Amino acid sequence: MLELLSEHRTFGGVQRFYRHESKEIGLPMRFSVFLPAEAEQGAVPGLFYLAGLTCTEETFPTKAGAQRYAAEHGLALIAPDTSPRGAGIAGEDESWDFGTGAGFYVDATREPWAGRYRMYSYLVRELVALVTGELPVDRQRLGIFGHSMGGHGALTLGLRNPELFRSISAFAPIAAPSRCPWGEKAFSGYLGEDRDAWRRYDASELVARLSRPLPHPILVDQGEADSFLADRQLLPEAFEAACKESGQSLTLRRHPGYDHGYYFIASFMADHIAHHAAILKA
Ligand SMILES: N[C@@H](CCC(=O)N[C@@H](CSC=O)C(=O)NCC(=O)O)C(=O)O
Repeated sequence: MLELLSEHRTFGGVQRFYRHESKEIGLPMRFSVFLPAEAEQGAVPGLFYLAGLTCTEETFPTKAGAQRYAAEHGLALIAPDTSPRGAGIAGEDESWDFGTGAGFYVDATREPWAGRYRMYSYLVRELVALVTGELPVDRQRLGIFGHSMGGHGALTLGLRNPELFRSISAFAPIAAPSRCPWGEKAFSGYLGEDRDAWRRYDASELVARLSRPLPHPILVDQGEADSFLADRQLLPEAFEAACKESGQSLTLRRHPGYDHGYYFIASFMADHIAHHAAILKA
């Protein structure tokens, strides 16, 4: 059951914040939803946004400036939290890139994380069903996008569930997590040292092994002044090479001067919403 925490009229629609008891995670979880005016008449296409390290369900609706464009195209926007909260696991609040705010959109298999840190199944199995069952969002017309850790989440959830998420895009995604410090820390912590188990959550590995390319291009934007790009946390070139290998169509745009933050994201938000609307409303 959904508990409505707050509601705000914006761009002719409503921005809402919800809490619910998650069966997958075993704790209360929060998410935000923007519903355009068209949702008053019936189900509209829905776009899931996965946020990055340290973010919550509030980051995207307050910083990305997406509601204006979603209202123009008649799309709903759904933004979940980035991890379980208050799981009571020793060490979960010790670092900003692991544990709380850093669920990495995987189902942990390593203790003590395995029971609670199940963001992959929470999203694919539980939240999609909840949102499309309880709100005027059309399950047949869903897309997914995200930023940084959430860009990794959007690429991996989208590549693994092409029937569910029909359109994919990302801002500065962690595009090859098995090969960067953030991903190595998260995957060894949540999944253990068996690198074969990491492949299912690595966008570059997944796209290289696609048996059939997805019917629509994937859109990725990357700022060239992004300090995490320089630190080799993001590796868009690995994803680009993997797309070439499998024949997956990719639009990768590199933007001089833009950094990793929400000023960058807001600058290209219109293009991302238009990318998804063109596919979901075709
Ligand atoms: N350590 C800092 C920086 C954390 C940070 O940059 N988070 C990014 C995502 S990084 C990859 O997933 C982010 O989106 N931050 C939110 C924002 O509002 O910019 C810190 O703890 O803040």
